Amino acid sequence: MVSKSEVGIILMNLGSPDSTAVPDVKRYLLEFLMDKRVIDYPWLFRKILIEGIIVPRRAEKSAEAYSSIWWEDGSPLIVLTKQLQAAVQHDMDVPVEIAMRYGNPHPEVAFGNLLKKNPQLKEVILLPLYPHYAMSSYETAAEYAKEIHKKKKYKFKLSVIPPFYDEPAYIDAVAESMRPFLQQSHDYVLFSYHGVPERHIRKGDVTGHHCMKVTDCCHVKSPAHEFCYRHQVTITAELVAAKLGLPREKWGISFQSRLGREEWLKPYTAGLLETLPKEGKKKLLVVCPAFVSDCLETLEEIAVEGKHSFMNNGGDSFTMIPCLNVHPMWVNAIVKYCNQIMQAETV
Ligand SMILES: C=CC1=C(C)c2cc3[nH]c(cc4nc(cc5[nH]c(cc1n2)c(C)c5CCC(=O)O)C(CCC(=O)O)=C4C)c(C)c3C=C
Ligand SMILES: [Fe+2]
Ligand SMILES: [Fe+2]
Repeated sequence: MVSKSEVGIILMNLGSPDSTAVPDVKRYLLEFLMDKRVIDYPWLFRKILIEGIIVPRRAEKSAEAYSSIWWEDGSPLIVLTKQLQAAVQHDMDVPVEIAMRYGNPHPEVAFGNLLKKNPQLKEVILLPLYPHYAMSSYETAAEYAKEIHKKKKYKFKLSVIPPFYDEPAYIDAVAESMRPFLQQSHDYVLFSYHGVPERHIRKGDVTGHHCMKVTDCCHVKSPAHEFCYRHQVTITAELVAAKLGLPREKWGISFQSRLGREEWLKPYTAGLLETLPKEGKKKLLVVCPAFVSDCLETLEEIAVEGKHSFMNNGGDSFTMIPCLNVHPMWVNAIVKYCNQIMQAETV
């Protein structure tokens, strides 16, 4: 048993480049895409592909995109994660730090900061800021933190909060963050999730015979669902839509940010933004519940590029609903999840 005074919390997000300068973006992309859980090809092939082709081709364009959304005090994802840290810290009497899977601050710095604040630290609660399990998001963040914890031989225990895609406090926060936007005239609500290769879904299927093999697999009960991104994002959208009373024909799911030539989860957001206006869905609301903080993929890919494409294809209005960021119900949800772990384990 540990006492509350011996606990610390780390909120772990994906990370951003240190600046919009091409060398910084290059360094970030290399770290990100050389992660074996993101590009899961054999090491030598991955190295040749990433260092020789993808990063040299992508870095400049990516740096430009980052420049277009960068804030005075840095990357939106980092700034918003810091704001979240401050809001959670305001409501909790245990120290709260942030860490990034790629770039800065590194998890070792976060662990070190908690130890500086409390050398008697007995337990760190890690919250990967991903509602859904994907090898390339939640899993890599959790496993990286565990690796560092093991390598540094820290004496404190590390407890990782599981994905919270169906937790009522998260669902309520997403629904309430959307509610004010539903007041405006709209034809359709699109839940646009970050995509992953379909192959990753099959690879992560612990049964070996369920995901994308069984008809309507996401709705057929299976132990595979604990690790299935496709199932989990489907459930989030269904629960949020039910909470908001959205009729089934008024909303849909799509997947964005595809990279490379493989088949990714479908339908692709980019394609839908071209076809929806032609189907009479001309006034669109887009929400991105896989991202808890606004970032390049929401502020640029959806709010700028996506809007441009939708309007050019006959759309009348396009609104991107902001991510949860520092929404009070989201802050409460985090406090609740951390307290649940502490109550289970502390005196
Ligand atoms: C929501 C969870 C995420 C999953 C799952 C995910 C998978 C995934 N991503 C890439 C490649 C890139 N993603 C990039 C940006 C990016 N991705 C996420 C989240 C998930 N990615 C976020 C929050 C961000 C934004 C970061 C920011 O600084 O704002 C990028 C970098 C930007 C760019 O050049 O487009 C790449 C590259 C792959 C290949 C993948 C699954 C295999
Ligand atoms: Fe990504
Ligand atoms: Fe599945």
